[in-house]
Amino acid sequence: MSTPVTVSVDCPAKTNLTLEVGPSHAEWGGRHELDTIYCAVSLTDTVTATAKPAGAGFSLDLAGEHLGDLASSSSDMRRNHAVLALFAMAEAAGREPDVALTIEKRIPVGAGLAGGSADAAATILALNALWELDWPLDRLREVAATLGADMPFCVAGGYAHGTGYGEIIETIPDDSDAARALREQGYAGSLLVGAYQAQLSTPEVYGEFDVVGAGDGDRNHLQKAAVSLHPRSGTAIREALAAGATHAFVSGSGPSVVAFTPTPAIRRDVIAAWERSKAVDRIIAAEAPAAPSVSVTVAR
Ligand SMILES: C[C@](O)(CO)[C@H](O)COP(=O)(O)OP(=O)(O)OC[C@H]1O[C@@H](n2ccc(N)nc2=O)[C@H](O)[C@@H]1O
Ligand SMILES: Nc1ncnc2c1ncn2[C@@H]1O[C@H](COP(=O)(O)OP(=O)(O)OP(=O)(O)O)[C@@H](O)[C@H]1O
Repeated sequence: MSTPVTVSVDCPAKTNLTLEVGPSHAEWGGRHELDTIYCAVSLTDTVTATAKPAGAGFSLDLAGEHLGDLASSSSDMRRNHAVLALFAMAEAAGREPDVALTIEKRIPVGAGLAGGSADAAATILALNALWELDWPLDRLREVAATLGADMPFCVAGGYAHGTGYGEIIETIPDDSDAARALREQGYAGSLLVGAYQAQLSTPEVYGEFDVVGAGDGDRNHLQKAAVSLHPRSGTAIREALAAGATHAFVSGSGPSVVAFTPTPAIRRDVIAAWERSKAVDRIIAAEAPAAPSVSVTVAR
């Protein structure tokens, strides 16, 4: 058998098709109880992990046009979610973190699309292959859950039901009645992501939720808080719905907006409305649901 030398993983962003927020729990570090339907979106970051010689340590290279606060000189590489995932996997596997990581970032940063979690999940999947661990999904999710609420979902993508603080994942298989119902309700196929230069901090949005609560009829309980901190997201939602989107909502903790567009004509109308009003800074076309993909290069 040939040894893997480089593993590349394309890992999708996530959104929440429903996000019910309950009380916060001190034993979860102040995190809130959640009941959510996660959905992975085919807007991916690519994480590449390459074996380095023993004792060489780790390195991280970031590429992409929209790196948000990751581009600033004060951004600490050792706090990057991918690097935290490398250290967590090294500890769990009893290995040294002698790995070069590169991230090609396409998922907007601090956008409610779980870009950092996707990079961590991609790193976990890459190391599982690079180190030939062959651990099952549940074991990978256990490592992911030590790092963040969204990460266990991101390891497999698709649709899933999340409870606890978001880390308890029950997959919704493609051929299940629940997945069929989501597709019939229009939560599948083409969508547009309205993205912003501005970032929202997830703890700040939960803090605002604790003050303003959920909006009447909102399937995403964080939407009202996100829109109160970033009103342009509310404008983008109204415009997408007026242009015929089946659903339009703040993604997770925002500020990004996701609009499901059932036909090419509606997609064009939503794009035209957003371009005219400048309610969003950038428009990204994607599909849902999506899943990570792993590609392995072996030594010759
Ligand atoms: C908004 C969502 O993206 C929806 O899926 C997630 O709940 C956030 O997931 P995440 O960014 O992976 O969150 P973590 O990194 O675990 O936590 C960051 C911070 O968000 C808040 N947080 C997060 C998850 C949760 N269930 N309740 C919370 O109140 C807490 O202030 C926490 O300190
Ligand atoms: N690999 C990474 N990609 C993106 N952000 C990262 C990464 N590592 C650390 N971060 C930090 O995490 C913060 C949140 O970024 P991220 O893009 O994950 O936000 P988010 O999509 O709002 O998260 P979520 O939806 O999971 O709450 C940013 O301020 C960023 O500096």
